[in-house]
Amino acid sequence: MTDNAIEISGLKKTYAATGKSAAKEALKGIDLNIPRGSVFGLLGPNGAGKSTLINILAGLVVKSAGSVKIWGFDQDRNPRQSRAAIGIMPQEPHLDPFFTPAGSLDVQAGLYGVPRSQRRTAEILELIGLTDKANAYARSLSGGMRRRLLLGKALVHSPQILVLDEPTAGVDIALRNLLWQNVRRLNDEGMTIILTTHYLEEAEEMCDDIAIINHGEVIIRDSTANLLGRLDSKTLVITPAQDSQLPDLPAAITGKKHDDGTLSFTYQSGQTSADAVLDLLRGANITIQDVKTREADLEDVFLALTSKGG
Ligand SMILES: Nc1ncnc2c1ncn2[C@@H]1O[C@H](COP(=O)(O)OP(=O)(O)OP(=O)(O)O)[C@@H](O)[C@H]1O
Repeated sequence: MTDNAIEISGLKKTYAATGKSAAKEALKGIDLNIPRGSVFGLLGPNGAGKSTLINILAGLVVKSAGSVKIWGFDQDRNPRQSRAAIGIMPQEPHLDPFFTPAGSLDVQAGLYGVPRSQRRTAEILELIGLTDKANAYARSLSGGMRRRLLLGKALVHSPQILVLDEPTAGVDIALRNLLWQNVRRLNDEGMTIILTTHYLEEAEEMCDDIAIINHGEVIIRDSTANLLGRLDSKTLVITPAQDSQLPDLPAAITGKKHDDGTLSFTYQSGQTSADAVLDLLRGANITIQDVKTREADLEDVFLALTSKGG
């Protein structure tokens, strides 16, 4: 018996070429273990491969190579058991407009072979705050209610693992809070939670462990606490008085010249300082018209991590 909810090894996915586009290697050999009982964050910029990974876990995309074990069950050898162990809340609400929330949950439970006597429709409706909408048509539900229904659908077969794909993209604060309350409660009850998000702050708040994926590879996987220590980076954005190139930079500073002519410099605050960056610029005879600081965003973090070899 393993302590991991998910064990992924050597996972590759290449989407075949189509008429217009070349073949795309979306996952380049992912090795990743996700511990049971954790809230695990899967982060990465657009196109990094997160949805591909999640869709493989969900059985919606067929992998090209590698192995995936879900709750100890190999996806190829034990497809039924591995599928039963995981529930997925997808990004986009694709709901049948003719079903009511109660009806949708019932159909979903049927798809997973949950016997009628074991269905938890009322309990799930309560959890997602849709008890009073149980018999309303899905087309009359607000966007937020549809999202909640998607969460409910992911839970009908009582999976050990719940995957949330960008659950808070474009949702309001009230729904975000409700979703996180639900997630915390489910995790307290023992469910392993995997979520993808673009928001570092959200990952910081919710996740015990984080993996960052970029260009189809895991570039770092660590506890949130360790990672945030590493990501303690700051960025100075300089507007030079004249068009200027990046000066030579020490390893501790990552620089980028932007299309608008500004130069940005990202560094770990423990390793160097704004003063050191300004000294470098003066040394390179760059006259500074304006300086701004900003919190590092995910892109800076990737730059900093990848340029150091991650
Ligand atoms: N069905 C497909 N056919 C061809 N290429 C695809 C397909 N789905 C995804 N890709 C490509 O694979 C790469 C990874 O995409 P994926 O959707 O997994 O990334 P992502 O990290 O989930 O991004 P996002 O945050 O935008 O959802 C991208 O280059 C994307 O264009």
